Amino acid sequence: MRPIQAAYPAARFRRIRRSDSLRRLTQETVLTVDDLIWPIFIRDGEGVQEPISSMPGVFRLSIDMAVKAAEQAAGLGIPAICLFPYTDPSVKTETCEEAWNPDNLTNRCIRAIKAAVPDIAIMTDIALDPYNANGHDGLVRDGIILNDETIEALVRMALVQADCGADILGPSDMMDGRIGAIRTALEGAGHKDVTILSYSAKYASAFYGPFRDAVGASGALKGDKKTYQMNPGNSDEALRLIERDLREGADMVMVKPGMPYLDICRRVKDAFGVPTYAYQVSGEYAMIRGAADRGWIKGEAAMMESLLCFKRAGCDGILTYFAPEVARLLRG
Ligand SMILES: NCc1[nH]cc(CCC(=O)O)c1CC(=O)O
Repeated sequence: MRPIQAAYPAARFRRIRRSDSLRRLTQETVLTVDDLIWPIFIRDGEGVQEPISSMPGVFRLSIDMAVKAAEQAAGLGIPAICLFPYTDPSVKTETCEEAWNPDNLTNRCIRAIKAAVPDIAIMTDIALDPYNANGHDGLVRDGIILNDETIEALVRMALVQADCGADILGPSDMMDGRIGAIRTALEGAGHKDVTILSYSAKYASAFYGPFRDAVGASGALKGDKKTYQMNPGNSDEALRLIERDLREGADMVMVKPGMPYLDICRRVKDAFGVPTYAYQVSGEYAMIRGAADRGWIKGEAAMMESLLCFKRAGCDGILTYFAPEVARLLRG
């Protein structure tokens, strides 16, 4: 597109900015409740709502409270909720078998939410880090994160989550070949309509810190995730990963983190035109919330602006811890 513009004074850009009505009329992108996926943290217990110190306003919820949260989200019109388990260190092993236990925390929570709130879509995370004594997303041998052995574990995890009623599977592990393996297994097991939202372009980022506190993985993690998560300096590689995952059967793709990677979102949307999501991750949430709580920025305005900008960058939706707050504001 090549915009045609008269010269000043025939053209005055300020004409369309002079009133709220004209600004609304000429706004190119909008944020709606339909764009939101709400990530929540779950834990064992009953009636528990445990604060997370590095994410003020975010809690670890026991399953009964997570069901209430899902009811609340559905009432606000939020289309999807995404579950992340805080697992007790005692269930973490090197072989990660808790990941495909049909009665693990996540799977019990999927069933409970499905029974009580059938209309909200449930997204899950597929990666071994919550169950891994090493804190990594994949199985580890002699300090090496194993690709192919991990895929077998991820497939088992995915099938059990699908059996429990998960609507959207989110492989966040960044192993090579996992989307194809999961898709083939789902088709084979009769789960033909289970959606895969692949964390296709997931960067090795410093912005995940508060999340790792929230799921109790900070202590366990040995080293970093740079042998499987992407180098923040790369952009062409993101397109190759997205193309690969689409060819393997991903229905939707994600860029993560969000705000420092809006250029990637735009390239992905322009190149493929597929349902494209960004994850406004825990560190981004903590920066906005932390600064707002100190009076350094206007929290509500910064939250809304940050999310609108994901839409402008080409995203169809955003995973954000702000989801219920945003939904309340948007609904007035
Ligand atoms: N598979 C782990 C996973 N899934 C989602 C996040 C991060 C989300 C956030 O920071 O909000 C991570 C962290 C990591 O890769 O270490």
